[in-house]
Amino acid sequence: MSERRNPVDVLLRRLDPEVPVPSYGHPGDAGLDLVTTEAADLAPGERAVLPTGISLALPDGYAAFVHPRSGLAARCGLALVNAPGTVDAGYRGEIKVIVVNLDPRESVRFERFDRIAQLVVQQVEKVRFHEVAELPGSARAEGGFGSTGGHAAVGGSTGGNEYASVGADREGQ
Ligand SMILES: O=c1ccn([C@H]2C[C@H](O)[C@@H](COP(=O)(O)OP(=O)(O)OP(=O)(O)O)O2)c(=O)[nH]1
Ligand SMILES: [Mg+2]
Repeated sequence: MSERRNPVDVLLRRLDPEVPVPSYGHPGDAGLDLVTTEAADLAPGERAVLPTGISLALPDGYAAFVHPRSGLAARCGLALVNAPGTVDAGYRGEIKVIVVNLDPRESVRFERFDRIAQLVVQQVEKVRFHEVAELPGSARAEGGFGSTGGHAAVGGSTGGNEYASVGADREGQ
């Protein structure tokens, strides 16, 4: 069994005196639930920047990422426009969540203190670039953007086929 690491200490400021301190739903969860401090009603296709009532001072070498909640995505079609949102260690402003209602028909209503997203705190590396004329070879080389097959069906013209479908990938199985 791997050793359990101690939690990272993070300074938190409540900008709304009543907002709950974000917490993990279960031991072992990666995300801390974030709430909105403002009620909101999003029509189909509408987006909003919702306040969470908290600001942080993350230690240098860390960042926090604002991730969607799968329940809201599955039930309401709620997405984050910039998922995952990046909260820099030096950011001291209010953490905000940029939501969009992707449901084509139904509105999404949030009440004050509804949980709208989750925050994942992670260590992040800093890089130093070394510019070269040629990069070392690799198995993938420049293949990408679907080079291994397995694409979901999408509408539109794909060079004579009406749909590009996952079937193309199944043929090889
Ligand atoms: O979902 C998000 C994304 C960002 N932020 C805050 C924290 C982050 O440190 C800051 C800047 O975010 P980002 O770098 O993604 O935005 P930008 O458009 O590049 O703005 P800037 O020029 O301020 O970096 O905004 C949030 O509160 N929520
Ligand atoms: Mg930026």
